Amino acid sequence: MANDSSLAELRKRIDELDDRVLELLNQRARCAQQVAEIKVAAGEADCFYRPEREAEVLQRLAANNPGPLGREAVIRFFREVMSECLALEKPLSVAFLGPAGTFTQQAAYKHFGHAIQATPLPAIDEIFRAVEGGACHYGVVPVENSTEGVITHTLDSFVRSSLIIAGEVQLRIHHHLLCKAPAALDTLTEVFSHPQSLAQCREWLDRFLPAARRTPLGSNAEAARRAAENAGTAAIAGEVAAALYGLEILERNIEDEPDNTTRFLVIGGQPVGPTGRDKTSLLLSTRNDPGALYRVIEPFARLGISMTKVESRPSRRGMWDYFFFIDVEGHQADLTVAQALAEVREQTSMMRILGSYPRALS
Ligand SMILES: C=C(O[C@@H]1C=C(C(=O)O)C=C[C@H]1O)C(=O)O
Repeated sequence: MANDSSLAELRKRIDELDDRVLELLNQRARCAQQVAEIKVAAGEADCFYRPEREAEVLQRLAANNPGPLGREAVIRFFREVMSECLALEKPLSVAFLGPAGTFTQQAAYKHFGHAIQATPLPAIDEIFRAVEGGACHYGVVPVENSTEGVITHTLDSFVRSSLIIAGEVQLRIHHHLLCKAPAALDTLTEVFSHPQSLAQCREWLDRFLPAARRTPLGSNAEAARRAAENAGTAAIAGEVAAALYGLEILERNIEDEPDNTTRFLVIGGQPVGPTGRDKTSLLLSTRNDPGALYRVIEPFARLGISMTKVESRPSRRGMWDYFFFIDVEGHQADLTVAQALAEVREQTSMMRILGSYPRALS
């Protein structure tokens, strides 16, 4: 009985707190609406989204969080609050590498929250075109995986496009073996998945499904759809695809590397301001001289700027001629980064800043 009364009291307290949270959330939403009015008055009516401001809000709250809620929970929660505030004015339209149920969709929701108009498109270059043509405000594309390396299609698309990078998202990728109905592993004849996912689970497949045919498909979601239609087959995909196609999870987390993570890029047309925790991506080519790449990256080392990635891709302008994709820490508006970029540019035959954007949170 004593327990019952303290339970009732706590629930009353929770109700009161919820009323206050609700009131505060609506106050916040009204403030965001007023910000939008100011933006309209300033002639910025097309898109109210400000990635640098949103990153700042999340960074500040994560740093001030006293708990017991965890950092990721706080980020996720406020991510959705901002998404809903923004959608009161005009939901962002975001193209992602579809179909529905892909990890790219998950990344789009992680970055923008769920109050967006998300459009699945079947290929990376279609996403670039949708954003370039103004059909969507932003696009989300995968760019590299910690186990399998870069997604070359995405890098190559930047060579032809004038879009810039407005953000990055990192997603821990858990692959599951999915099936229409519970089945013994040795009865499965075929496994469908995206080639990247098959590669990320290669050792597991060699060990537990050595006899099953591995069939690469355009996406994990497509693989889940095929497994749903064919008894005796399985798909490797994530939880979202399993739910979407009503599949059973036969085996969980079958990825070979426990830290398997994919990095996605947010592409758009508008430059993003600095937050103090940024990254800058470059596309450049060098003259084909001895030491050319060394001279290009030397200013970063000298000025203490950390390089987080160097990737080379054939330029398709001639044999053994390359483009380099380089990521550095910092924003192009930061003084030392600006100085380094000016020096680097002098050492290149071509250099384009693909964007400065807030570093992925958690
Ligand atoms: C409210 C603003 O506009 C949008 C909504 C934000 C929010 O809800 O906090 C933050 C940035 C913008 O995407 C703003 O620019 O401050």
